Amino acid sequence: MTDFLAEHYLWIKTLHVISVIAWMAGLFYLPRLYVYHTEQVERGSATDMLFQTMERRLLKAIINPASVATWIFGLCLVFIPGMVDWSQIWPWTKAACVLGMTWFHHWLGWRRKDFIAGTNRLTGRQYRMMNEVPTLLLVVIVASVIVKF
Ligand code: HEM
Repeated sequence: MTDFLAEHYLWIKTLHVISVIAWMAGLFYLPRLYVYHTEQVERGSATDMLFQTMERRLLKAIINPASVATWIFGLCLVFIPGMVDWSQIWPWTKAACVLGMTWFHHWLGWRRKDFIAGTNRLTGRQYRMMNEVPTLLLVVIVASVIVKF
């Protein structure tokens, strides 16, 4: 099995990076939708339903599958012998930030349920601030895997 993964290393990494891009695109866009949903949309209106549909589709059709693919291809890379030197710092910073990214993904899912129930309590400004979380994590993750400090 590890031989198969090693032979297909570059293809697995290609699929990993493609999945990462799709996951990040969704994680950047969904909080922006929440900002406009919070600031511009009247509860129970047709636009409210439209935003809920856009948010559901973004989460279910893009963000969820992309995160599963990122994890699967990422773990395939981890299992290639010699790929990750756990005595270095970078695998640990990357792992911590990936867990943070996964938490943020679920946090967005919980907030979507608030919009559905009509119980959203956060302001547009708070969603704008939360929008910076994936940016910060992305910077640390990419520096970790490329600089390998
Ligand atoms: C979900 C769990 C993840 C796992 C288990 C994982 C694991 C890995 C591994 C083992 C590598 C190979 C490192 C190397 O070639 O030396 C890699 C490459 C890479 N990962 Fe991840 N990763 C994950 C998530 C992410 C995320 C969330 C991002 C970006 C936000 C990311 C960005 C990258 C990039 C850009 C590379 C290519 C680095 C290079 O070729 O130099 N990964 N990943």
